[in-house]
Amino acid sequence: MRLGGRLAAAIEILDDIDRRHRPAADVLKDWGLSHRFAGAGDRAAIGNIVYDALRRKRSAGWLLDSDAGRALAFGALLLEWDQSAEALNATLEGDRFGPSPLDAGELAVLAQRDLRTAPDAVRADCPDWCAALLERSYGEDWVAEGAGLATRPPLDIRVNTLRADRDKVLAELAGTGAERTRLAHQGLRIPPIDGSGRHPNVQAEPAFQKGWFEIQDEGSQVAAELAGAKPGMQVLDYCAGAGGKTLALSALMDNQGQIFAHDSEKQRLAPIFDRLRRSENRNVQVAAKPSELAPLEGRMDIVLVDAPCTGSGTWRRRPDAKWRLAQKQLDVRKGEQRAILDAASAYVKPGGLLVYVTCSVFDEENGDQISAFAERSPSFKPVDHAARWDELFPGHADAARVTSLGLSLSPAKSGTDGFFFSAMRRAG
Ligand SMILES: C[S@@+](CC[C@H](N)C(=O)[O-])C[C@H]1O[C@@H](n2cnc3c(N)ncnc32)[C@H](O)[C@@H]1O
Repeated sequence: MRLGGRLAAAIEILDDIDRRHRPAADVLKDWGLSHRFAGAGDRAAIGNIVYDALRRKRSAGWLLDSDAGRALAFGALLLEWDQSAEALNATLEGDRFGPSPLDAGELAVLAQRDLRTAPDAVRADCPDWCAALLERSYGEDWVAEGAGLATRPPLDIRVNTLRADRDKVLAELAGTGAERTRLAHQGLRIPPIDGSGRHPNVQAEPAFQKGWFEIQDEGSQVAAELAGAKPGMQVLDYCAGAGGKTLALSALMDNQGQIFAHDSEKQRLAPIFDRLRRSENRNVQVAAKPSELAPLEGRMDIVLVDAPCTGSGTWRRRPDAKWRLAQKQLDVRKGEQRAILDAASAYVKPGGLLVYVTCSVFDEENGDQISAFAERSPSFKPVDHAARWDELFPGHADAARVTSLGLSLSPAKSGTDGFFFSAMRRAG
């Protein structure tokens, strides 16, 4: 397929996502199944146009003064693919599989628009109702932070130190562009790919099958490191899900001590068994049932709450979620976070740590939850987060926002997904 055909497909897919409110990944998959002639390269390029358009939806729409799939897809190419309107029109001229070139009306609107003069929420590429939330979290930096959440993400890897080391995995991934991460001590990063390219399928590598590494955003790796799990400790991962952080904690503990992996939804835990086998994590016990948690009350050195949240910190990777998010969902998550903090705190031993993590960038899910919890439970006091950051990541004071309640990471500030981390010590 040439660019015209790929662009036409992206427009069709964007219109379908909008009309039926379906997740982008599902619509792309269905499109691939019903267009078998499209090769892997075509599907990757179409996916890139669709995801770029969803990340930059406000900017792309504003440039052409329309929310239609056509405007978003053309806008994506203009903003993210280094294309000019003239070059695009020349490419589309006479391509019967492509959309019609930009017409005189569209070209006139485009000629008048300069993104630097666009409204703030457009430049931040966020829904209007989220602008106030971002502004509360980031103050005068909120537009730049919103824009950071609308960029293409890298592919991050965590080396499993139980089976390999960074040099060994780097050698194995030679040719992929992988390099050491700036912050995470066992991380590797394959930078974002330009234009129609795509990241290599690293999960097909024998090294992945041998458990040498996992795919995990650097921010998630940093959060796991900050939790401070050490060999011999007793740790409860209260919202373990598929086990991303469980595996990281287990490696940090060098398989010594015990991690209990719990989640209220049994099916969410299902992938953890395979992952544990592949990675040779031997100090993890899956505790799916609430009754299995009872004996742990007041006995854990660390209880990690990787809380359910809006996921606003991961908008780079799931930009369609940005447009589906509604106030109601945020309110539900806040209620869950509050209840989980209260329930999970019971398992922390005197002198132990309650660690709260989200992949949200909204204060309402982060610092607000911590200050409200500390008020409800005065025996828990936030640790010195500045000292904790400096001890683990010396020389990187500029890579996190630190307050007395916790610290946060973001694409613009840290080069990672958006994460919030807070640790509270229970009085001894
Ligand atoms: C952010 S995800 C966890 C991701 C996981 N820790 C990782 O690193 O891959 C949040 C998890 O919290 C779980 N959850 C939601 N409500 C819960 C509750 N009341 N108790 C325990 N887990 C809960 C969800 O099922 C979901 O798997």
